[in-house]
Amino acid sequence: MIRMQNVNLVYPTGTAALKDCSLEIAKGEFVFIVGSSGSGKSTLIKTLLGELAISSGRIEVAGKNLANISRRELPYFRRRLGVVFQEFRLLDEMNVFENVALAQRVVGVSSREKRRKNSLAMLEMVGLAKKLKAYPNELSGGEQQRVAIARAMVNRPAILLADEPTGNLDPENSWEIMKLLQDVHELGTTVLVVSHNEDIVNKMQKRVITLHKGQITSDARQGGYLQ
Ligand SMILES: Nc1ncnc2c1ncn2[C@@H]1O[C@H](COP(=O)(O)OP(=O)(O)OP(=O)(O)O)[C@@H](O)[C@H]1O
Repeated sequence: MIRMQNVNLVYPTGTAALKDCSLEIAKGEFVFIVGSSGSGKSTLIKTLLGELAISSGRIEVAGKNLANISRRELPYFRRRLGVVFQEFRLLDEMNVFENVALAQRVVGVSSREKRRKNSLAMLEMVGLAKKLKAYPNELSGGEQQRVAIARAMVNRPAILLADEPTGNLDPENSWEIMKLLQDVHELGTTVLVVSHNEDIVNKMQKRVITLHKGQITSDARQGGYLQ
């Protein structure tokens, strides 16, 4: 589902953020990416999204060699990926339902009824069916992140990428979000989670890939938080 081969990425400033990174993630895996600040985790996620061009090497995501994707193709490719960020990134002027339904409009689901049905199903899955009309500023951080997950999943992407999804949440809400990501995984989605949360990474006992100064220094089947 995801294959990186000898990937290097050097920013225009000269910073080498990814150094000879190779990894393979199979369909349906759940993987944590860990590493200290500046180790290249966000850069790695951005390269998988096709947001950053790599300097050398090869990346394949969902059967596509990213080097061969044109600007015009990029939005179609992105439909296969859901993304969740630390800071939620909801649209403040839209309510919960509208935030999720918009993601369907953007990819061209033309039937209003279909958009409504899919959005409601996702909001039910994340436990927010009762807050459809609330605006983001009326929700707790945990609730906002749940909306963001519903939005990321409403188009049923093959892969969900989550960059520090619990970074702004207290331990209780963090665990709620991890449970949800587990549910998403159980639907058959390949899930990649960047996390700084040692407790969560250690307790989940999933595959853990560690980055250190742009290099993959460990890849453990059922790992813990190594530094
Ligand atoms: N746009 C950019 N231009 C130049 N250098 C960058 C840019 N973005 C990141 N870097 C540098 O690349 C390296 C990797 O950064 P990255 O943000 O990928 O790390 P990270 O592991 O996600 O860190 P954090 O946990 O703090 O978010 C760092 O040295 C950073 O300073």
